[in-house]
Amino acid sequence: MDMDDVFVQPPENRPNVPVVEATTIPVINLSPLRTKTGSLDVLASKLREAIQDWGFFVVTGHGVPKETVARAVQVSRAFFALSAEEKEAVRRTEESPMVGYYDAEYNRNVRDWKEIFEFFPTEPRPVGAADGAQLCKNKWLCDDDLPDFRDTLMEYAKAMEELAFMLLELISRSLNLSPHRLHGFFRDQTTILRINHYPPCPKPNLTLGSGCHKDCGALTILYQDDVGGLDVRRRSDGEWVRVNPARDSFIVNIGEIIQVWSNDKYESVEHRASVNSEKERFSIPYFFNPSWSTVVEPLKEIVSKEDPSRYNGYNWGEFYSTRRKAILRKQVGHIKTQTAQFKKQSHVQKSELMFS
Ligand SMILES: O=C(O)CCC(=O)C(=O)O
Ligand SMILES: [Fe+2]
Repeated sequence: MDMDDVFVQPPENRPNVPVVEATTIPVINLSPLRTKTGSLDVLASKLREAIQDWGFFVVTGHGVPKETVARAVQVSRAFFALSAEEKEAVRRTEESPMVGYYDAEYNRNVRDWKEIFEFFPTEPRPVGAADGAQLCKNKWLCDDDLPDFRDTLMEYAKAMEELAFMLLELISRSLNLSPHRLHGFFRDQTTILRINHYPPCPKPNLTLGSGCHKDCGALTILYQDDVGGLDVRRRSDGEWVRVNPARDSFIVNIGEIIQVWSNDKYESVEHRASVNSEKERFSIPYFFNPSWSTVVEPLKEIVSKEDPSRYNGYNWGEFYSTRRKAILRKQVGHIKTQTAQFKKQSHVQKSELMFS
């Protein structure tokens, strides 16, 4: 099988094979938080170090049942195995650009080698959006086409939500904030669950499953199957390193909202998904996002005279929907779709104005 040129990455973005294996991504065992035993201060400082060094960490002891994960993977496989016509029925469109099936995502003008399906576990109220009602309506197949698809993914999303709130508490502690300081932002969430399918690729050295990017939301909790392909940009030397799959764990990364809330104490890190010529790969990111009407800006407890706010506040719902619409129009990469546009001029580094 041949590969169309639209999938070819420019030379500087092509994956070198083999990538370096990241054996040192920190592992955070959440049992003390769940069972309320042991020192949460120790755990919070371990987390602070992990985020500062990597922006990524692996969680174990998270309490998510294995069966919940296995069922979500099973229905994801079944969904992507449907015919093109069946998937077409739930395709993302201009009227509903936030959710549904999509196989033509462009990242910096290059098409990703993947297909996805996304939905809101709770449909948000798009406060103030002119195209309100339709904008955030989920698209589901009828149950006869794929029994249990919706219920199974909803169950998975519920488990992710519990985990996300636990992580939010720990992140708050790690920033010396009160444990529930950030919870209020998530009362009326715009969280999205995505399932990714990366089919085998004839030229894996020339393309990417997900091009280099940063996640623009608050927090991403990723399940990846045992094939492997997630690469993270190592902060210490800028090298791309592979995050190997580890059983019964999830990979978490800090999104740009937490970067802004923390006034750059925590930074969101670039990552990508590589593909391979033999095996298809599945992953399930849970994008934990605040309410539509949230004004994202550095937290007042964090800014000070010595470290003044580095960002102009922005309306999350407006930004997120603009960015999603831009994905459909193949315009992602433009500064208007990037969190970096809100950085105050005095703090902008040249590289940040390029892409995230
Ligand atoms: O599939 C992966 O390993 C990464 C996916 C990802 O980064 C994303 O969907 O934002
Ligand atoms: Fe991502």
